[in-house]
Amino acid sequence: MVERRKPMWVKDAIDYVMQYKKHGEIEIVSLDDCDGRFLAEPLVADHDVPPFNRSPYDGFALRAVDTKNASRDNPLSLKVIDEIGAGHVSEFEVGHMEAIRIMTGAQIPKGSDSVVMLELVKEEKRSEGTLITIKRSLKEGENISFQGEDTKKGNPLIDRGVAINPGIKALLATFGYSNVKVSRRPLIGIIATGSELLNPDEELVPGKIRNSNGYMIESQILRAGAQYKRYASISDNLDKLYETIKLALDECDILITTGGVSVGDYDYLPEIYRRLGANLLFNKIAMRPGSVTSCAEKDGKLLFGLSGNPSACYIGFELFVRPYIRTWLCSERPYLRTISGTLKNDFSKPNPFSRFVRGKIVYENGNVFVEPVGLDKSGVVTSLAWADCLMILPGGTRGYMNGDQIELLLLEDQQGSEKPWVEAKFSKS
Ligand SMILES: Nc1nc2c(c(=O)[nH]1)N[C@H]1C(S)=C(S)[C@@H](COP(=O)(O)OP(=O)(O)OC[C@H]3O[C@@H](n4cnc5c(N)ncnc54)[C@H](O)[C@@H]3O)O[C@H]1N2
Ligand code: MOO
Repeated sequence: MVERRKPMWVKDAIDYVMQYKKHGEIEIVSLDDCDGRFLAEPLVADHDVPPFNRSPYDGFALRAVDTKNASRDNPLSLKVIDEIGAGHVSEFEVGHMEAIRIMTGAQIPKGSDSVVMLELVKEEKRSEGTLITIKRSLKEGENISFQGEDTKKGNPLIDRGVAINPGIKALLATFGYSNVKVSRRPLIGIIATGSELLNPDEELVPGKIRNSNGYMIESQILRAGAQYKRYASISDNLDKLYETIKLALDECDILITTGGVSVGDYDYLPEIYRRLGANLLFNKIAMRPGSVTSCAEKDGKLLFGLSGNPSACYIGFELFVRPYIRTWLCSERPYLRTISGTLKNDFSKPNPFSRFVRGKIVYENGNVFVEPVGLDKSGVVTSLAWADCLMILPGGTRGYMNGDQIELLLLEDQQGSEKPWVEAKFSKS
């Protein structure tokens, strides 16, 4: 008699996983290698930006007070006493009726308090020196980028646990980080199981398919911010699988298997959890696809048993493994973010369990719509390539119609959410 498993709510399963959450150690990487890594400490401005008053234009630095009466009818002439480009500082102080030719980015010279743009003055080179003529007055502070106007020394800028994007990399460079403290990425072992699996470079033969899950999970791991170690796929052989899992558990921080978690004759994962003496957290979840997603804990390390069915495997990773990884990386927003969208087609299947349907977001006149992509079966692989969200159809509902508002989990969003999606909230009344 095959065991009957009691399904657990998605949110409860996430909580079980998160009981074992930990933060990774800190490691130091060079600025060159920090893209996509997660900051291990907050980024605080250690000096004002810009660090000095500077000119935002090519022009002339002068004293606003001297231009008080300048107008079209009363042009004013100033003597140019120096010229400076960005990176240079003038030794001169701008005095009464004087100006310094200044290029964008150069430090505002002493004595001056405003800048007039090159295009607005007439320049005349004479034997006694260069003169400029201005036909308008300037205000004190006009056309100056002030020290600290971007940010002041001591301002907190980025929290710990945020992924380094191009803007953050610019800040790291601004504040002189040639090395950056980041969270060590967890090493995740991947074992694909099943006697039907071929490598991508092998010819198809009857009864066999190529292992797509292994590669898909690797890509999901990288997108989540972790690193992986690939173990050879294992045919349905209990002893060999057990030995490989034991080895991978020694070598890695987290382990993911795909396939062999259901109740079939060759589904060995339940037996392996028993042999390992692992603590089973769950082996059935009230969701589709991915109801067979399992998780066990051994000596503080988590073993995620994802389904062999590609869509179920993919969704199991995004809902349970991703937040665990992101928390390891100290993210305060480890969960997939949701937005609301309007369903574009009828989806008439009843949902005894919460259903996560692969969807594509479409924007029309500034509104968010979503359409299901591909076949809604857990064994399909093609829809995963087209999906950019998972439409959440909460359990206990009778199907959804074109025009219904639903919640969407964003798959490609880097920002994330502090809290997981909560099932009860979205039950359709
Ligand atoms: N009697 C029952 N049968 C099944 C149940 C059940 O409750 N009672 N659950 C079904 C559900 S739901 C799912 S999901 C699958 C899960 O099965 P497993 O996770 O044990 O996976 P396998 O049986 O090994 O494989 C399922 C399917 O996926 C293909 N596969 C496996 N690995 C890969 C891979 N690396 N790349 C691509 N495709 C892969 C495999 O060939 C099978 O077609 O069980 C149902 N059965
Ligand atoms: O775990 Mo199965 O994919 O729910 O369909």
